[in-house]
Amino acid sequence: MIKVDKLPDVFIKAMPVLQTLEDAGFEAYFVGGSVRDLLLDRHVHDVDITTSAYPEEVKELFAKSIDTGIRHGTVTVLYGGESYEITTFRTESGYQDYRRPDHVTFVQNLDEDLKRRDFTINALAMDLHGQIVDLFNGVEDLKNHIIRAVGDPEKRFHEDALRMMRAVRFTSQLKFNLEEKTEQAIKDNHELLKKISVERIREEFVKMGIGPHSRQAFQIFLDTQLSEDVPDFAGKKELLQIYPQLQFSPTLETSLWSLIIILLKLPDEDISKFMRDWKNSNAMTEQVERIIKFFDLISDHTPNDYELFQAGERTIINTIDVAHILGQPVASEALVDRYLALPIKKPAELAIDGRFLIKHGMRPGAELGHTLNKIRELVVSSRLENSPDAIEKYLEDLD
Ligand SMILES: Nc1ccn([C@@H]2O[C@H](COP(=O)(O)OP(=O)(O)OP(=O)(O)O)[C@@H](O)[C@H]2O)c(=O)n1
Ligand SMILES: [Mg+2]
Repeated sequence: MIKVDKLPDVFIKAMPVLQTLEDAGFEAYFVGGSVRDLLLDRHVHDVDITTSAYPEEVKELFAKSIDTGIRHGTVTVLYGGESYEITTFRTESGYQDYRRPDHVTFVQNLDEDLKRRDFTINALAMDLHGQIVDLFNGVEDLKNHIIRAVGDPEKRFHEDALRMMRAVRFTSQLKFNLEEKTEQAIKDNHELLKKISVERIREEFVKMGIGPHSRQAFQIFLDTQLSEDVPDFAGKKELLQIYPQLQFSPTLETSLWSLIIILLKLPDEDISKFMRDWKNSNAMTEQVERIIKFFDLISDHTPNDYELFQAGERTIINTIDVAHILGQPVASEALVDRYLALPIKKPAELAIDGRFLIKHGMRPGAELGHTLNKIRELVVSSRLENSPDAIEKYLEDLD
């Protein structure tokens, strides 16, 4: 049996929670993604806990808790400034819509709980002492970099069709390969993905797109035909053929969407519809539009100081990321350096504002706005000093 000796702080901090459950006579384990990531030496951001205690019993043991999904056996416990999802051992049955179980049945042993999980590498549990419970050779699969469904892959994917996307996402995130039967079951059942909401698919799609092996994952996404069951957009086939040939993978979600839009050569007026079809937020759409605009600009000419100022640091960095992935030579670092050296980097850093202009005799309105912009442009391009005196002098010279 494998035993982990040195545990990261996220686990140590959660130990009293497991201990409390055990002291009350229940079994309790860390489970799922956190145990997988621990064994892979990946950063663990949060831990999930599974227990033989029923939700009501969990609530009684802790002073602060929230009913997160009591019907599915999950209680969120607040402890030591952290929150923990504690889920009662359960099996799932009655999946009718390929999405979520209609019924969960609480069970008294861990084995039953691990059996219902998607992949062997996610069906690992660890107790208080760092002992790993591994019923399906998940540790072996971790070593061999294999994504293998627990038991019958067909059954797992019929239970929750999103798991097919999860499988491909893990190949990208972890640089793993799909086990043959698991891959075949995805090929045979890809159409089930149509039943899954775009929001849930997008989440996996993004994780796939920004993982270190995203180009290989896109290839699998194409080969398994899962790509045919996600929101439709013109040129998708072309995109999927180009994507695997990219030089690098994006690491930011904004870069991913911008990259896809550039590769698809979507006209400006189609960008917001495309983003909406994927149920992206308005904020994400706006940022992507800024990136695309700046990308077009730097493809055309070297931006002047005012254009850099208007783009803003985040957009510049995102755009450089995209250009880098596309293998387009941009004097990237130099752009950021030039931006950082600007006399002002935000509109609010200008020494004066509209009220200053009004005090100097201007009336509120379009012309005032125009003058303010002009001043900003002169300051940004170092042709006017950013001080009230210098600006006052400039205004006097105008008259
Ligand atoms: N469709 C799903 C989703 C989750 N799980 C199980 O629930 C655990 C936790 O799910 P989740 O947090 O969604 O995924 P993780 O595997 O933890 O991946 P991530 O690191 O992205 O959170 C998984 O490890 C897996 O055991 C599952 O069997 N089937
Ligand atoms: Mg998780």
